[in-house]
Parts: sequence; structure tokens; C-alpha cells
Amino acid sequence: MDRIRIRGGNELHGTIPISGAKNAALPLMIASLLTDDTLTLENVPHLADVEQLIRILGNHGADISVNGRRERQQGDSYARTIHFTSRNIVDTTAPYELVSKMRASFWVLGPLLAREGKARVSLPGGCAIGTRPVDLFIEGLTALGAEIEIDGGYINATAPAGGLVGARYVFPKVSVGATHVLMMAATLAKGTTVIGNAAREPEVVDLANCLNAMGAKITGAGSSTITIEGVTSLSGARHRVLPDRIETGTYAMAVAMAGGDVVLENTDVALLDTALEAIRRAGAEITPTNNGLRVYRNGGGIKPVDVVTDPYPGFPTDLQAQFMGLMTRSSGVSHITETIFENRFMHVQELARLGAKISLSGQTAKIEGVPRLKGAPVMATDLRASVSLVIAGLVAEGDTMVSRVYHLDRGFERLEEKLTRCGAEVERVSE
Ligand SMILES: CC(=O)N[C@H]1[C@@H](OP(=O)(O)OP(=O)(O)OC[C@H]2O[C@@H](n3ccc(=O)[nH]c3=O)[C@H](O)[C@@H]2O)O[C@H](CO)[C@@H](O)[C@@H]1O
Ligand SMILES: C=C(OP(=O)(O)O)C(=O)O
Repeated sequence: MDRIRIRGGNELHGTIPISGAKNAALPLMIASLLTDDTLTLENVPHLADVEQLIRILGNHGADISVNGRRERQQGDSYARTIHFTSRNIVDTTAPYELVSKMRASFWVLGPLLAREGKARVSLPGGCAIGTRPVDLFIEGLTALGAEIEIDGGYINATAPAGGLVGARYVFPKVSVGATHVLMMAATLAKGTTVIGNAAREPEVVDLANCLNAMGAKITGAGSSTITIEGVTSLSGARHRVLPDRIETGTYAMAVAMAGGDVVLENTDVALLDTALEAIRRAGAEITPTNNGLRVYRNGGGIKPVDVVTDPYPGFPTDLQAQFMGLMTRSSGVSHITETIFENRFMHVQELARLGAKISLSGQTAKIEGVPRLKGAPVMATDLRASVSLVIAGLVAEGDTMVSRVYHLDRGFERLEEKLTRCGAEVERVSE
């Protein structure tokens, strides 16, 4: 199993190209099941989760082809263009062996049900950051007329004889995945669907834009109320996956931690206002550029900053672990409260191995900044936790060896290459 070794102590200087967003690419790929035409996605990141979803879509009958190498454009160096064509859905079952590896694969439920009138999808797996139930998906699809039962670890869903029917449904709690699924399902329902208390994440907007390019009639994405007028069929389209705001925030925090001056290319400050503001308050300077941002921290130390995670536009839970990594070296005491997932603190004990002083009380972590961290063997416990250890490792004295980096490979494309090019000593050790 691969591990990543980081030798701490170097500042970061250079340019890092930001990839397409994993959390946009996955629902966009799934949306291709809604049409028998070809959906072409540009800027698809090369990640384990994308490869896994390719296998899942293939199992439903999708033909998938990847463009060969092209001339590199600035900021585009790793992006891929992938074509998805689901002429016929040959299988409406998404089996446990495929779905248990990744939460988002469960979302095929929406398109399969809308297009084929039935779906049998295994209950999902994914990062162990909380219980992550699926009640909101069931309630939302039931509101559109679906009959749903859980049997042997699978959701069996059936649409009424004439197909799903538009309805008004207000989520009792904000859910990104359930918003994606209900929005996709409603595109092919009869009549109008109004989703209340919808997730406002940029990835929801990206999916709505792509669905509209395919012929859907969606308004209001990005606000709490999304209206979808059902259409009888969707066509193909060409769509560019939006930049990864979590990757952007992660590297901005890495620079804030290590010091230095780095341009993050092919991204957009508007995607992560709240997180960038927290990084600024911690002492880094951030300025927008033509196609991204410049982040630098010279001389001054890291200041303690309190954050509370919240649905968009709040501070993202997917940057909570990284921010905690940064706060381990602050000059005072900071508090980080996690409100989205009840078990997203597994990085605390691993950061402690490096010398961090963190105590937990309910959903709040108290971080007492320390003047030095020292390298140690640590274990990645989930995707974002693993990269928080890399951030800490960048300033830890000596070697930090991160094991179980398959978590990292789910969501960070060529992390070691991107950091090494900026002067960090990060290498993958394969055994
Ligand atoms: C692939 C992807 O895009 N993953 C992101 C997505 O996950 P995901 O879509 O799974 O997260 P949700 O927004 O659904 O989860 C938010 C909260 O709602 C709860 N919930 C969700 C569904 C449900 O039926 N019942 C229920 O109670 C969850 O347990 C959690 O406490 O949004 C999360 C919150 O921004 C991010 O951390 C994940 O990176
Ligand atoms: C939690 C994440 O992913 P997933 O929802 O696929 O587990 C994440 O991207 O941080």
C-alpha cells in the first residue's frame, strides 16, 4: 500500500493548477444516465472516485471514452475530457460491491428511477465521518410519487406507471446529495417540482447549469428554492466541470502553514469566500488573479481563528480538518465546531502524534497552538483528514509518513507532484 513521506521545513513558491471539482464531476457524470445522447465533460479530475464511478456507470450500460493527450494549456495540465453515452440502460441495479466504496455512487438512484421507472441501489458507503442516513432521498423521491422500500441492504424504488410527478418538497435539513438527486429526478417528471431548503453549494449550481444545457428547465439553483419544470427527454451537451474549491482552500491553507508565495491557477475566489476570509484572518495575504488567486505569508506567524462549519456559503466541512492542521501552529487558542458530520474529528488523534495539542468537547475542538511539530508515522482516516496531516507535515521537523493514502487519492489529483513543484519535499513510497 502506498504511503506519503513529507520532510517538513520548506516554504512553498510557485504555481499550482487546481483541478476540476470531484464533488461536481461525480453528479455531472451521473447526470449522463438521464439521456441516450452523449454528455461530454471537460476538466474531469483524474481521481480514484472518478474511476470508480466510471465502472459503476459502465455497469448500467454507459459507453465511456476519454480524449487522448492534447496540447497543454495554462492551468489545464491534468484535466481530461470524457464522453458518456448511455444509449440504453441495461441494468437498473447498482450493486453493493460497487456502491459501498463511494457515497456519491448512490446518487444513480435519481436518474435510473426517472428514466427507467425503477432502480435497485445498494445503501452507500464512503468516508466514515458520520452515520450519513438516506432518509431525505427517500422522502424527496416519495414526494415525486416513487414507491420505495429497503430490502436486504438495497433501496428498491419504483415510479408510478406514467412516471414521476412534479411536487413541492421542503427538505427538513440541507443535503447536497439529496438536492442533486431530487433535481435530477425532477427534470424528467411530469409537471413542476419545487425544492425548498435546497443545498446552495456551487456544485449544485454546476449540475443545474449542465442539466439546463441538456434541455432541462431549472431555475433558482444557488438559492434555497429550486424550481424544475419537467421535460419529456434530455439531450447531450458539453460542459466544463467547475474548479475544485476544496482543493483550492487546501493549498491556500498549505501556503498559510508553510509560508511562501503561490499562485493557484484555474480557480475562482468567489467559490470559497468564507474559507479564504478565515485564512486571511490567520495571517495569509490572498489576492485574486485573472484565473485564480495568489496566496502568500511572509514573516508573520499564524493567528488563532475560530470557525464553525455550515452548509454553503458557510465554512465548508470539507476544509475543517485542513484548517485544524493550520491552527495547530497558531500563536494562541482556537476553536473549530463541526456542525455537519458528527464523527469528523478522526484527524485529531493523528495530529496529536505530530505534537498538536487538541481537546474535544462535543462537536467543538479546542486547539492550543504549539511552536513546533515533529514528524511521526500517521494514518489517514478519511479523505480530508489525510490532507490535514500533509499540511501539518509541511512544517513538522523531520519526516512525517502518512499511511493509507488511498483516502487521499479519492480526492486530490497528483498532490505530491503539485507540492513538490513548489519546493516541498513530498514523495510517494510504493511497496
Ligand atoms: C460527493 C460529495 O459531494 N460529497 C459532499 C456532500 O456529501 P453528502 O451529499 O453526502 O452530504 P449531505 O449534504 O447530504 O449531508 C449533510 C448532513 O445531512 C445528513 N443527511 C443527509 C442525507 C439524508 O438523507 N439524511 C441526512 O440526515 C448527513 O448525515 C449530514 O449530517 O456534501 C457534504 C456536506 O457539504 C460534503 O462534506 C461532501 O464532501
Ligand atoms: C466526504 C467527502 O466525500 P464523500 O461524500 O464522497 O464521502 C469529501 O469529499 O470530503
